[in-house]
Amino acid sequence: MEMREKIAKAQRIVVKIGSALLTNDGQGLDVARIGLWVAQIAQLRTQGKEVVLVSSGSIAAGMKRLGFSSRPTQVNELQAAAAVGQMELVGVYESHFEKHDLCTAQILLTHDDLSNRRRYLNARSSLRTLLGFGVVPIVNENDTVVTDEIRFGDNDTLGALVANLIEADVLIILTDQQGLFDKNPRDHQDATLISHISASDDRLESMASGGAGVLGSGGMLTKVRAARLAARSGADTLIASGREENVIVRVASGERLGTWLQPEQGRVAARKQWLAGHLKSRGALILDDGAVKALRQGGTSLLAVGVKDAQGTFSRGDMVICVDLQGGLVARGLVNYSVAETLKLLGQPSSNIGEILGYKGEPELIHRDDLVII
Ligand SMILES: Nc1ncnc2c1ncn2[C@@H]1O[C@H](COP(=O)(O)OP(=O)(O)O)[C@@H](O)[C@H]1O
Ligand SMILES: N[C@@H](CCC(=O)OP(=O)(O)O)C(=O)O
Repeated sequence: MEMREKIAKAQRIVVKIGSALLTNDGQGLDVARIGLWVAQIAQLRTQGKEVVLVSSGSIAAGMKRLGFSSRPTQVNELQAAAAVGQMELVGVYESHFEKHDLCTAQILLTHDDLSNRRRYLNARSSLRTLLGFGVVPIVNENDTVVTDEIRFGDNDTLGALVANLIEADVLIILTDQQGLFDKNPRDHQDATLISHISASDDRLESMASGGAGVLGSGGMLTKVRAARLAARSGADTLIASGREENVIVRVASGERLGTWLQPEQGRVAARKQWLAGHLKSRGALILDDGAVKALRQGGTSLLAVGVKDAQGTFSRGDMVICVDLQGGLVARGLVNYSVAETLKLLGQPSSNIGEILGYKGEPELIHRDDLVII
């Protein structure tokens, strides 16, 4: 059997479970099945892998509680259903995870949270901290505060953005089909499963354009687009059937199940391209020789203790350049503190940050994940 070595090595995994799977044909949440996925995620945790779960299902669960026989169309009713259903959804997860001695956390995100740089960094910092504590974060869209214009709408996109946010190795999208077929298997009996394809393959859109199921909102189109988005931070995407026995563990162990959508480039190259192409530099940090050496030798974050001066008008989350004492370019990165804060921190050890600023933020000025050495 062909194994997918790269997938088997993944340490950080985002698992997205869609509405079509989570419900018993629209009749509330499939609690027993959720228990099976939770047991599989618990197994991944025992293998030392970090898992973030992106789960839909709040609207479907709330619909049942509020007595809707079909999905409401009015935004306020959808929001009410989501608010009611989200309680039940996280309750079901919490009680299942508890049986495996695992702690969960609820994270509700909106578009704004991920497009505003400051909030993006805050969301990322929270998720990283939770993962560090061994918690399984459960993410959904904050449906009660979003309107149509600013909705992700489908959780495939949200899953991909979360994969970007935490720099996951793999995004596993579970759905009600075996994977991506060359055409919609609901309408075409001769549709064939695609086992492996590049996430940037031009044929993906036309293969996936067959629409969604009754409960789902995105269909395959949002899944292949999500794979493309995930590929921007170098993550591999797998689309597989949530009804397949032990699917999460098997897919994560590299077994050839479902569809594997592979990024063109690895994580470091993807991050470099993203930092190089998409952001304008807002300022500069002038590093002492020790800091330059530490960065060049690789693997370290930039600490304030090695920074001599800061110039420009940058805020938290902005891109800055790092230069040596002669003005030579050393690195680019996303800075954790504003220019005013950075100026107060120059030459200081990280342990003094709390006292100087009045709050304890990140210990580094630029985290190594946000740094590209030139
Ligand atoms: N090429 C394709 N391969 C597989 N499924 C497809 C394809 N094109 C459209 N679909 C449809 O996408 C549906 C899954 O998407 P969706 O209903 O949004 O589920 P989810 O809630 O899991 O996101 C499938 O049930 C299938 O009908
Ligand atoms: N946030 C919504 C999920 C939206 C949705 O159905 O997404 P998807 O499962 O990708 O089709 C909910 O919890 O009901």
